[in-house]
Amino acid sequence: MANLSQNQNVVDMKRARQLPTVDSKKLSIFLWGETEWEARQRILSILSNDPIFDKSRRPFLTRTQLYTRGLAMMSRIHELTEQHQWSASDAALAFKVLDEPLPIQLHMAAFEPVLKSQGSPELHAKYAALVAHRAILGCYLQTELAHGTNVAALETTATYLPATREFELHTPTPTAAKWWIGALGRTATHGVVQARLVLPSSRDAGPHLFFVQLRSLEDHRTLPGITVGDIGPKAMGGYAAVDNGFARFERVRIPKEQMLSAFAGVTDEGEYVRPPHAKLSYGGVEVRLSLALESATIAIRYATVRRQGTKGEDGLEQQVITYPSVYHRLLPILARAYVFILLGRNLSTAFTALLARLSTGDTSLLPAMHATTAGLKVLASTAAIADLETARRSMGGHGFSAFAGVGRLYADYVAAATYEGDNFVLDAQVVRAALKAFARAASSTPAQGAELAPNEAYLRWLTDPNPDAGVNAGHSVSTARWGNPRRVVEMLERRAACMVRERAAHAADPDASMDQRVARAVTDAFVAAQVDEVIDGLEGSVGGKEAVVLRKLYTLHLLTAVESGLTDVLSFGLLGEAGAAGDPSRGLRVAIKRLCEELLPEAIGLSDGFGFSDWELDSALGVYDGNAYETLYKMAELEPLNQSEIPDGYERYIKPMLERGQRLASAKL
Ligand SMILES: Cc1cc2nc3c(=O)[nH]c(=O)nc-3n(C[C@H](O)[C@H](O)[C@H](O)COP(=O)(O)OP(=O)(O)OC[C@H]3O[C@@H](n4cnc5c(N)ncnc54)[C@H](O)[C@@H]3O)c2cc1C
Repeated sequence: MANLSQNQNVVDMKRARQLPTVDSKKLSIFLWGETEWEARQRILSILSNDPIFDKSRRPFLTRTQLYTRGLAMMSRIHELTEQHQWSASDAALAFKVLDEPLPIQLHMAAFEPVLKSQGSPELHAKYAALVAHRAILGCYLQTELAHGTNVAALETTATYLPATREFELHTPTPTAAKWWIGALGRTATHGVVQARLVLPSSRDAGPHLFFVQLRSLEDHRTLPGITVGDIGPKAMGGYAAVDNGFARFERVRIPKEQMLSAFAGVTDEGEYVRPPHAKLSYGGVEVRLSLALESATIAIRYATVRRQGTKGEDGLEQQVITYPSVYHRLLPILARAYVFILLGRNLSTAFTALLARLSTGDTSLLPAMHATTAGLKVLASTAAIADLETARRSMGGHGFSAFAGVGRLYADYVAAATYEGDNFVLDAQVVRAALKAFARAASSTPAQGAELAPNEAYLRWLTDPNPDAGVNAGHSVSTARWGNPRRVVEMLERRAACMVRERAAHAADPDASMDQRVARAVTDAFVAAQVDEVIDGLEGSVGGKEAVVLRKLYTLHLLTAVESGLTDVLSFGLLGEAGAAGDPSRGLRVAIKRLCEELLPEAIGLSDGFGFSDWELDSALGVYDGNAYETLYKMAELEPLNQSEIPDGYERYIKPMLERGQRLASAKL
């Protein structure tokens, strides 16, 4: 193969690295924080130099091989944790840096947090250390064959037997089989099972959580009365290394202590003990939070993976990044990725504050956290899924190669729209919370002002005593507003306020897509307010040229958020009417175009700011030095079909077909 190291790709990339005014290292520290950034580098160098984490053979492995490779990696990270005395957050960071769906993630993201937040002190005392050290491996068994979203309709039962102080877990019908459970198929030794609590009085107290051993710790065989299996391959080959499984229980007895009873329980005699706050039984906050962080990480990867070229005016082929139709697609993705990282960090801080309050019995922050995380999960996963596919298509044909690295990310990530709450179902929860806040805001006088949580702050536009600043005052503002992020944030907040008011007015008969649009508007407004704060703080947080460029990048995010909500912005007259001046939204689109033009020379610096190594990206097209074609050749050489010149099927299929054809054509070459 010709030496391509001095090819135009490499030259272009070197040149592109001279254009940005931003210092990518400074951006990395701004995005991740100095402590996490340094920990990332330390862990990255260990993982990327360990053959267990080699990625070169990954595209050619069967599902079973991918599963076994996944087990090897999770076991190795556990060994490394002990060897390097990693903290729990270092170990979690190692899995984040590795960024492959693995069975252990269900232990970390679902099993462990649910046990921690809902297990009794006695259960903790017995199992916390075993769980923390992975002496037992867990999964979370909620979904059944016939029910996922409608948890209240789950069929698995846990009947309390006072005589022996036990629960009897049972799968009463074929459709009650647990299904989709990550790590259940072949890995987990234990699980937390959602089952209907049936009391001796025959009262059905609805779904509750129970801690159950599934497999022997001696030989890993399934325990008596339990039938377990893997549910098979997933769409597009995604999640291959995770053994999503099914399970049936045939009158399996567990001790009374294994009910997760921090907030609900039964007395020895079988009386139900009520939770002090129904929402405390909700165990999904932490799971959903990690998902928002994951979405941000994914969004970053595809934004970084894009290099191609065709002919331009200078005699050389034009770099496709210079086509407006390409950078108008990619720069907003870059902006969203920057926003999602900061949102993830803000959410972590808010979640820590929530846990501190919960530990004192104060549940006041819980409803706002629930609504916020639901909205952000929908926004981040919907945007990331769409952006992954946009990034893949922007790379043309090579984007369809597995070696581009984006198809695999898409296949693994697309299910995020469904798990941890189907996005459409979560939309309805966001709307419900918004309507409650609206009712409170509407019933307070302007003088009193309603007490609004940060995620409801947009509703202040409904009661603003200044009529020029009311919800419908948008048209009085000139199009110069698009250069001022604060005015754009106001626009997004007004849109949310108008839409919630409209939704309340049609409470009994909302239109076809209203809940999706309202939920999006509400979450956009919440995100916009956070972005506004970040922009305000840029001088202090990063300063210099980086602050100037990031202000533009975050403003681009705000403008594209308005653009994607234009139907409603225009419907509510927030941009005024179309008149002699023509399309009232033209100013917005021109502003997006100008910002993209200004940001284009910074694109490589901004994507370098994510700080991903070639090992992490594992993309022929996204290599740091731009040497895409040579890397693509090298990866193609590993293809198993290329290992023998004559394919296995030649004698049996190709040769007879050619000979038959020659006979029929009465000709021989
Ligand atoms: C990769 C993956 C991993 C998973 N891991 C686990 C796991 O470890 N443990 C576990 O317990 N489960 C797991 N699940 C299951 C997952 O939680 C459910 O698939 C999810 O909750 C959606 O439920 P469902 O599949 O029953 O969809 P359904 O509820 O049947 O949804 C079907 C359609 O109906 C719509 N719909 C349903 N109800 C409503 C409603 N009330 N309002 C409006 N629209 C509605 C939905 O929007 C969707 O379009 C996993 C799923 C996947 C894909």
